[in-house]
Amino acid sequence: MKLTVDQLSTTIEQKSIIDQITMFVESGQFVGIIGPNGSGKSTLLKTIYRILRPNAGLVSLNNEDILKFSHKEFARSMAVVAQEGSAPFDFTVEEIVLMGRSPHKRFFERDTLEDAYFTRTALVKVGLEGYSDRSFSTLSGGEKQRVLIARALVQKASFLILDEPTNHLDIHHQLHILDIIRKLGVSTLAAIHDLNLAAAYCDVIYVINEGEIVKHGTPSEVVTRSMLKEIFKVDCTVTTHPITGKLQISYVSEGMYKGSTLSQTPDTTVG
Ligand SMILES: Nc1ncnc2c1ncn2[C@@H]1O[C@H](COP(=O)(O)OP(=O)(O)OP(=O)(O)O)[C@@H](O)[C@H]1O
Repeated sequence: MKLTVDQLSTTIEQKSIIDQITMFVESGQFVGIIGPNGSGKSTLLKTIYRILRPNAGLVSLNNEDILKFSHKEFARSMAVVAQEGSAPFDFTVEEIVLMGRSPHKRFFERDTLEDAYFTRTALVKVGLEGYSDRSFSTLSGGEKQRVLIARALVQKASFLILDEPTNHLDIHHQLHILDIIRKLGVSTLAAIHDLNLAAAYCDVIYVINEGEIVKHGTPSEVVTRSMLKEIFKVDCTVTTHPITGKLQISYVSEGMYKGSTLSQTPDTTVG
C-alpha cells in the first residue's frame, strides 16, 4: 500500500506545528522520520493516523483520501504503535493483542480460532510466549511495547505507523523487532530517534526540523556529518560498518575525551 502526504499542515492552539509536509511511502518501503525533540514527528504521524485534523493538505492511501475511510476500513488499512502505550483498564496481554483483530469482526462477534492463532503466533514473534494471562499493567516498559507491537501485527494491516517503536527496548529487542517489521514487507512509516537504527533499517529517511521537512533520501544521502551538525547539533564520524555495510555513526562530544580537540580527530567521515 502506498502513502502520499501532500502539503500537510497542522496547527495546535494557533501554533503551526507541522508546515506543508510532502512525503511518500511506496508499497513495501520502510521509511523513517528523524528529527530533534519537538520537531513535529509525533504530530505528523498523529495527523496521518487521524488523531489530529490537518488545517491544510491531504493524506492518501493508494490515492484515496484517508478522511473518507470508515473507522473499520481505516483500521484494516493502517496499524499504529503509538508512543503513549497505555490501556484504560487492566486487560490481560491476550486481551490487548486480541483487540487488534476487532477491525476484522462484526460488532459483538466472538473471537475465532484464527484470532487465537494469530494472537499466539504474534506473542511468540515478539518473544512473549507464556505471557497471555499476565496483566498488562504489571509488565515492564519494554514488555508493554512488545505487546503493542504484537497487537499491530495481528491487525494484518497493509500499512504500519510506528512512533518510536524501539522506545523502552533493550538492544536485543530493538534489533529483533525491527528485523520482524522489515521481514513483514509491509509499507511502514516510523519515527526513529536512534540514527544508527534509522540508517540501518530504512529505505528512505525524511529529516524534520521545526515542523518542516529539510532533507530526504537514502540513508547515505541524508545521514551525513554536516546534517548531524546542522540539525542535531552534534559532531560525529560517519563510517561504513565492516560487516553490514550500513552507515555507522559514532558521536563525539567534548566530555568524551581528554587532551585533544575535535579538529584533531581523524576525518573518516562521509559528508
Ligand atoms: N497538544 C499540544 N498542545 C500544545 N503543543 C503541542 C501539543 N502537541 C504537540 N505540541 C508541540 O508541538 C511540537 C512538536 O511536538 P511533537 O510531539 O510532534 O514532536 P516530536 O518531534 O515527536 O518530539 P519528541 O522527539 O520529543 O518525541 C512541540 O513543541 C510540542 O510541545
